[in-house]
Amino acid sequence: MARLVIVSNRTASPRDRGTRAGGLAVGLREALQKEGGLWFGWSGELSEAAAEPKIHEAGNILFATIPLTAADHDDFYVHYANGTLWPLCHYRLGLIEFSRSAYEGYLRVNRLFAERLAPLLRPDDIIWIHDYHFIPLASALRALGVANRIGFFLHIPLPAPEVLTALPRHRRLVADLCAYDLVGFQTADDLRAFSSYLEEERVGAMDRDGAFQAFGRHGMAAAFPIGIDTQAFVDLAQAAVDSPQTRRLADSLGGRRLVIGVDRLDYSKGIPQRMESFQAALESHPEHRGRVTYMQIAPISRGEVEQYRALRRELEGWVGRINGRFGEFDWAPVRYLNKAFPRQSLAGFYRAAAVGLVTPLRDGMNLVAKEYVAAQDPENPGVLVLSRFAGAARSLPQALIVNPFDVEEIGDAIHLALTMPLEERRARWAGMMAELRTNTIQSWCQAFVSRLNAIDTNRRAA
Ligand SMILES: O=P(O)(O)OC[C@H]1O[C@H](O[C@H]2O[C@H](CO)[C@@H](O)[C@H](O)[C@H]2O)[C@H](O)[C@@H](O)[C@@H]1O
Ligand SMILES: O=c1ccn([C@@H]2O[C@H](COP(=O)(O)OP(=O)(O)O)[C@@H](O)[C@H]2O)c(=O)[nH]1
Repeated sequence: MARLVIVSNRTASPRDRGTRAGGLAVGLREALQKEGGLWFGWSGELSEAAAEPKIHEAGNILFATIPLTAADHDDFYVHYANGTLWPLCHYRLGLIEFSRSAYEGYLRVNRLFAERLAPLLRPDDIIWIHDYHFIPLASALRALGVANRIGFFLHIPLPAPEVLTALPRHRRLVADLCAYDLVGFQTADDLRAFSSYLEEERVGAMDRDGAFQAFGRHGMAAAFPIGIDTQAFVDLAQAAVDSPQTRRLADSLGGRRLVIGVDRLDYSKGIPQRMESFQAALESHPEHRGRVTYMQIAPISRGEVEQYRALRRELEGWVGRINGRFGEFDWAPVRYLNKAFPRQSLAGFYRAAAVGLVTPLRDGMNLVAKEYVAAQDPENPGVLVLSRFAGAARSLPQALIVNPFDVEEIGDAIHLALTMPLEERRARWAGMMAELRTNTIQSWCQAFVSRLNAIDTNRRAA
């Protein structure tokens, strides 16, 4: 069987000092663990000069990681990937920065990755590249003569053409996307945005089966919504029921009900709006005062980017205001934690929570939503409040779906969730759980790889 080679900026190598909370690394580790293969990425380290890959094995995964120089990391990761592409793809045009030097750094790091990866490749390897950091990587590999099948998966949304075309040099970026044999998106909305771009910009077309021809190339595109290792998460949550940490949490709540949010500290996640909506719930439903605690876990993310630092300051203000206004000597309405927890701990926390609040302003998928559902007690499940703008909302319509910009609506949804009858909670949960059992991380990986395998590579040129 052909070897699977995965490329992503963030890896989940046990030696990756940069490993942090994030759905991509979590998902890929779970996908690769079973089949094995090579995982190529950034080591999480900064070095004086470019270096050869460091190779080590963990389980049946062979990790090859390279460091980046401070200048490359700055241009590629801080400025272009996270200062330009991230806000663009999350519909935040006002936050976009664009500089030619950052863009050139982005292309330079993609060429560096291609040069370091190419010597490790075997002719029959299947290469699967992940996320917005590496859109130009297939073009860079092809320029070095790599003829393998190459697929790409975008973990974040692809915005509608009106937004995408605001990016300077958007055509070059989309042309690079079209250099892949297979392009995967999280949802049908993202796929539609891709097809609309090709048509509206008159650079190509996609048919109903996802076959596209554009920029002189043929390829395939499809939606592959990412899932979780559902059974593993169910087991984790069951094991956590009686863990000392879960018991400590329960004791600390003193019989109060728990509302939980778990997100990287990112402006796409809608955390300030969520804080405001919790305040709205306490304002309009005074019966919850003193009886409900909202715990927001928000590990620091991308602290090098100014917008993220500004968000941190904003949230500290929200927590202070709500606790100052509604707190009692024996109750703080909001618990706010800027640290990452291992998933064993999260599983127990989710299960202890009557409400899971997942209200991003935009999100490719959002695995936390799926983990919250998988962690619930089937006899007495909690309620998921979910943003309509998370990719997860497409597959979990039984959640309480909200507009994340409407703080009153979220406040009412929190109240509804806290007062929902058991029968309704069970019915909604069962519907979501059936979906999570059908579409898992394993089926996602298998669906993408088998689709990539089935592509006729003789038809690449249009
Ligand atoms: O690597 P970081 O800069 O620390 O950021 C963490 C990851 O965030 C993003 O995750 C996305 O992938 C998830 C899994 O498909 C998806 O559920 C979520 O909606 C996305 O935001 C980012 O896309 C990854 O590249 C980062 O590693
Ligand atoms: O303290 C934390 C916070 C988050 N996560 C994990 O990070 C992932 C977040 O993925 P999601 O798709 O929700 O969002 P992303 O951060 O990738 O945008 C989930 O698997 C969480 O369990 C974690 O392990 N510890």
